Amino acid sequence: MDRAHIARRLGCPVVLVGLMGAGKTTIGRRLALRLGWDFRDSDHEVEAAAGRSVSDIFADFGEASFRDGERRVIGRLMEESGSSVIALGGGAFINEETRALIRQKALSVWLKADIDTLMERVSRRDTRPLLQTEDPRAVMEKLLAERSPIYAQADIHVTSPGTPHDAGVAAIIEAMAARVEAQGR
Ligand SMILES: Nc1ncnc2c1ncn2[C@@H]1O[C@H](COP(=O)(O)OP(=O)(O)OP(=O)(O)O)[C@@H](O)[C@H]1O
Ligand SMILES: O=C(O)C1=C[C@@H](O)[C@@H](O)[C@H](O)C1
Ligand SMILES: [Mg+2]
Repeated sequence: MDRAHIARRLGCPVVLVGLMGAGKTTIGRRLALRLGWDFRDSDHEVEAAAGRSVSDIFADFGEASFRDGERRVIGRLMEESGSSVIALGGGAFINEETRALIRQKALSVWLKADIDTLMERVSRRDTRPLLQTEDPRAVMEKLLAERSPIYAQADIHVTSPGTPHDAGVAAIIEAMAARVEAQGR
């Protein structure tokens, strides 16, 4: 089945979930390019709406305010988005209301990676407020343990490989094709 066929037949947005550093933004952008679809990122949408960075929203208004903005932005994206790839912030799928909406309106993909890979990737930037602590690895281990059973509710699970990025994109397209075939479309 070719990409154009899969893209036409799926008929709903693809939403990427998973921990910080899983590659949702990076892989999501490339996946959208390959499918010829729009790309949206919930972190970027919240930043645009607030006129400040995720770090500044946490610092100025607190995490609860960020979570509220995130929930509202995703509600809007789910209304607007036809054929699009949407990368979520790492904590967005944990919200029950958001999760129910995504499960109803989109194909969700859990991008998985092991703790060493995640740590290596997130250590390159200091833009993630939850990791600005003495022991970011302990925070990530805790989040991985707490959140994995929830991310596991996503429709498709894809291990986000080391390199190249395109292997991650190909794995998602393959999983999308399997889903389209299973739907008999
Ligand atoms: N194979 C790969 N797949 C995905 N990302 C990779 C890969 N190799 C390296 N990276 C790098 O990992 C970093 C983190 O990726 P990215 O920002 O896409 O994660 P994220 O899941 O969107 O995280 P967050 O939840 O914080 O938004 C980026 O710098 C990206 O280039
Ligand atoms: O995993 C999380 O809770 C977060 C992930 C990032 O994408 C941002 O949404 C923010 O830094 C919080
Ligand atoms: Mg991201």
